Amino acid sequence: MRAGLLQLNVSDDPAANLTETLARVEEAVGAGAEFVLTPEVTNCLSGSATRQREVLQGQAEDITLAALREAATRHGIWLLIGSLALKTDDPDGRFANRSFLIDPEGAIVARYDKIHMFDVTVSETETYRESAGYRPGTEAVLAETPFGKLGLTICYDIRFPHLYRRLAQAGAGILTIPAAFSPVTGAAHWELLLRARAIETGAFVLAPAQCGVHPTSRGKQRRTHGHSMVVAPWGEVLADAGEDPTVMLVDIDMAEVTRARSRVPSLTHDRPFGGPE
Ligand SMILES: O=C(O)CNC(=O)[C@H](CS)NC(=O)CCC(=O)C(=O)O
Repeated sequence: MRAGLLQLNVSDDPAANLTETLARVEEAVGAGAEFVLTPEVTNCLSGSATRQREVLQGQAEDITLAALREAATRHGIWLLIGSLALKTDDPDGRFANRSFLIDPEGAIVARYDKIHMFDVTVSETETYRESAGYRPGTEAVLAETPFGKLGLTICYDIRFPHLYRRLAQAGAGILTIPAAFSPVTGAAHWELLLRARAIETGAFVLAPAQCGVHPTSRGKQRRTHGHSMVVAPWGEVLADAGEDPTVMLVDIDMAEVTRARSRVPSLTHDRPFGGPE
C-alpha cells in the first residue's frame, strides 16, 4: 500500500486551505498514493476563538469534509482527514477536534474525537488551553480497511501510551497520529514519542503534520513543528518531511507488523500486578 502524507501550513481561512489541500491530494494521487492522510485541523488553524466561531461549521455543513469525500470518490482512494475543527451542540459552544476515515466511495467509515486536550504551559510566552475551545472525546476508535486495521488518534494523544496499547491489542496494525505539534515540544519529543509508540505496539505510525508559521488574520500567531513522519513497526523512521509543506510518499508493507511482533511479542506479555493506584 502506498501512503501519501500531506504536510500543510494552513491559515484560518477554510476555503483557501481547501483549495491547497485538494491540489496536494491530487499530487499524492498522481504519485500513486492509495491512502492519503492530512494533518490535524486541516480546515483551519487559528489563535482566536472569535475567528473560529466566524468561520467554522458543523459536520453537516463543513465544506472541507464534503469536498474531501468527493475527492476520495473521484480518485478512488482511502483518505484520513487528520482532523477538522467543527462546531458541535456543546452547551459551552466548544468545537470538536475530529478525525475522519473516508473510503473510496466517499463514505465516512470512522470518526474519532480527540480525547486528550493540550492544556500545557510550554514556556512563559507559550500557553495552550485546548479544553477551553474543544470538547474532548471519550471513545477510542478502530477502523477496518483493505490494508489492515487502523487506530485513530490525534496529536497530544501521543503522550498517552495506554491508548495505543489498547488499539494495538484490539488489532490495529497502523496508528494514525495527525498533528499540529508545538515547535518547542516537537524539537524535544516528537520523533522519540512516535518511535516509542511504533515499537511498543509493533504497528506502523503514520503522522501527517502541520508546519511553519501559520498566516492568521487575527489572534495569537501559531507556529508548528512539521516533520511529518512514517515509522515502521520495528522503530525505523521510514520518512521525515522536514520543515516545509510537501507531499510525502511511503510504501507500507504490512508483513512488517507480523515480523516485528513475532521478534518481540511484548503486546501479548501483559501481567497483572498490584501496587500504587
Ligand atoms: O488549536 C487548534 O485549533 C488545533 N489543536 C492543536 O493545535 C493542538 C492543541 S493546541 N495541539 C497539540 O495537541 C500539540 C501537542 C504538542 O505539541 C505536544 O504534545 O507537545
